[in-house]
Amino acid sequence: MTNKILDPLNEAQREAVTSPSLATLVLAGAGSGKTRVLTHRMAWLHDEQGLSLHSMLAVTFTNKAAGEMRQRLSTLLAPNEASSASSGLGGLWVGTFHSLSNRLLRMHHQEANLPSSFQILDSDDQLRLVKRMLREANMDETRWPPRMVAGLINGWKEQGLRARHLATSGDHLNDAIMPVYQAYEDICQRGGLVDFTELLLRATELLRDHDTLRQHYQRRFRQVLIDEFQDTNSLQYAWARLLVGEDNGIFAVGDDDQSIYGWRGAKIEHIHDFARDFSNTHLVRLEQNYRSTGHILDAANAIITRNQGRLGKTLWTEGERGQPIRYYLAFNEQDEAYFVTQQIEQAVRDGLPRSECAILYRANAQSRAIEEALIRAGLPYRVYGGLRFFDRAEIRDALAYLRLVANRDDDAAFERVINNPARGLGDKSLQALRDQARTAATSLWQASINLLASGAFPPRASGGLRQFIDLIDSLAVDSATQTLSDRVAICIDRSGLREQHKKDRDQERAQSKLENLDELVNAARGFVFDPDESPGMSELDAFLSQTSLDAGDAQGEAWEDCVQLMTLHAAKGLEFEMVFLVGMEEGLFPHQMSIDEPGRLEEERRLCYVGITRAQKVLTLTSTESRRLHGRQMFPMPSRFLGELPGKLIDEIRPRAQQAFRAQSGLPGKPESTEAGWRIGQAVRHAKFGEGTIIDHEGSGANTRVLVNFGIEGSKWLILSYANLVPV
Ligand SMILES: Nc1ncnc2c1ncn2[C@@H]1O[C@H](COP(=O)(O)OP(=O)(O)OP(=O)(O)O)[C@@H](O)[C@H]1O
Ligand SMILES: [Mg+2]
Repeated sequence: MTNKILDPLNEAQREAVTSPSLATLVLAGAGSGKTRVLTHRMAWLHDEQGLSLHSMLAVTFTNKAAGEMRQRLSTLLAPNEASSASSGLGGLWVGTFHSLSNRLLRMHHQEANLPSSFQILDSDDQLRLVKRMLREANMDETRWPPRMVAGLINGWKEQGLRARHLATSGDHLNDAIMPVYQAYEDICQRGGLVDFTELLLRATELLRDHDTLRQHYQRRFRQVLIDEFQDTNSLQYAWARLLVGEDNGIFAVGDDDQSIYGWRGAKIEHIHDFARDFSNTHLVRLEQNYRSTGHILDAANAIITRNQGRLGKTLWTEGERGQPIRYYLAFNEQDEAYFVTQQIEQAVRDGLPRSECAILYRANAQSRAIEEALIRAGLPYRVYGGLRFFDRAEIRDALAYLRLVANRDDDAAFERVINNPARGLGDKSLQALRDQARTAATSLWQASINLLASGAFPPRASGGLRQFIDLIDSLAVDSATQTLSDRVAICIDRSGLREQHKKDRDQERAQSKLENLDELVNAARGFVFDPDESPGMSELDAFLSQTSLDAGDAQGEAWEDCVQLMTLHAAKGLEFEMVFLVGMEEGLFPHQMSIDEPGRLEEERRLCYVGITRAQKVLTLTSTESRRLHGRQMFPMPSRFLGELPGKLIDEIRPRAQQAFRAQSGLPGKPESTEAGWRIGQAVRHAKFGEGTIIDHEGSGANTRVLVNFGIEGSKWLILSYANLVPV
């Protein structure tokens, strides 16, 4: 008899899926089927062990991965179950630590001491509030950079420390920030505001401090399953331990070589803690890779073996060797983008879906040049992470109005839009509002009402303030015939945001902002409200909380046939047939900040390993000789990671594309060869630099120079009469 769940697995994977132990840890390299095993484990527990989906909780790293896991699970489950459970999969909880925490807190907001419509603050909102707290404490922003202060606060929260737990330590910095932390906590509590780390901390405290509640969930969730376990931070680990308790199952899968969030508090050590904290841990290792070709796998192994202190594993594949890794050295970032675009166009012509092409980069700012080239080529693309849809200023403005509608005490939203568009409320009036709010220990909204009532506000500002209050109140009138998207559209119009952008003199910018606002209305139209998933929330609350959680990953739309652009960090867990790792340059990747610190350099190397192992069939690496980034011109060296790849794995792409680029970009054409007959594209050997290819020339007579691309050695201008080049 065929078994849908166990047949498509190898021996070791099957051992993991059917592990009889209460605690199982699967430790395995990229593409070895960890996520597959985790999903099959759930199906197996359900079909073979009779465990209800209601009794499982699975943690993924992104919301998108959660969606994919649901999808896969519904095709795996016995047909009758899948059809009856197709929507919502019968009470199964799958999500990120953040979204699951959000869900818990919504259901038990009273126990968690939160209002039912608490709002989630993203990092920008958090920064705004921190700035305000610093101002109120008369602390200078140049001495106390708000970003650093917010980082400290998040760090404390990650260790489970509230302001009241902190004692003066004699450390100047800590002691100065402690009161700011306290003030920040107070204002968040007053306004029902919860930042990202707070979601985790509150949920952890909720489980820790409420015995009945904890016992209830421990009885309910017989099995807790965690993907990407290597990147859990201490708070998330504590959260999971509370839920698992003494006699529930925990099943975690991870790869120490893919731990890339150390800078955000993730701890590889939890892999070691696991066996200590959960007795009789069954450890399973998987070594067969099913994702990538032999060449790609060899490259990944060659990179990661350079790291010290690994748990150690080597991946192998039965699959084909595939093409060598391709490397292209570009003139500059435009040439790089043009080259990548051209390669993708070719592949798409040959039948590859666009969504199987991914361009991965280290820094968000790199995407701009690539986006431009893709637009020029008419290739649809989607950017994940970075300037995410819900992060764009115009979208966040509109959402801030909606947040105030949902919760008047949301000070972060209030500050964002009170004078946006301008209503004659300058800094002075705002300061008066803040002072009033602080003295009366109320929200800015309540302070506004008080000030208007007392008549103490200057008349001009009063007018603007009154108008604002009336506007929000009127937007809050929820007529039964209005859909969510109507409400969003009305809010964008009446707030004056649409008008404000229309007036923008920069037409292109105005156009794109207006389009984005329309897209927000679309997003609201496509929003599916499931009261089971969003206990106690109105449709608007649920929409707002999804937009803030989604800001962490994609753009809230379905995975269409678009070229995929994302940072290396965002690519974790994903796979594509064709992958480009662009900007393989010292200072960019590895990042400048990590070059001098061995620990951080190793994290960059793991990031490189993550990038390489996203590729199934074709992997291309690129770097540039000159790059403009953050307003500066740089002449970077090729990344050391390129040098760590065995030469035999690499195929350097000859610079035909560069000539095409010149032709296309309208640069003046040059003769194909120098007076002495050296041709562009010709292969040559140099005594010191080895073999290379001529990619440009200039000058004449005794001054003739050629630009030779020596691959990993970089490109060099050489004077022909001295260089002693030999044709090969
Ligand atoms: N036994 C198997 N037979 C065929 N294909 C498999 C098998 N196991 C895994 N795969 C396929 O290999 C690919 C990688 O699997 P999966 O994404 O689960 O790996 P992973 O270990 O989670 O990788 P990562 O570390 O990148 O998250 C997927 O396309 C999966 O369907
Ligand atoms: Mg995975």
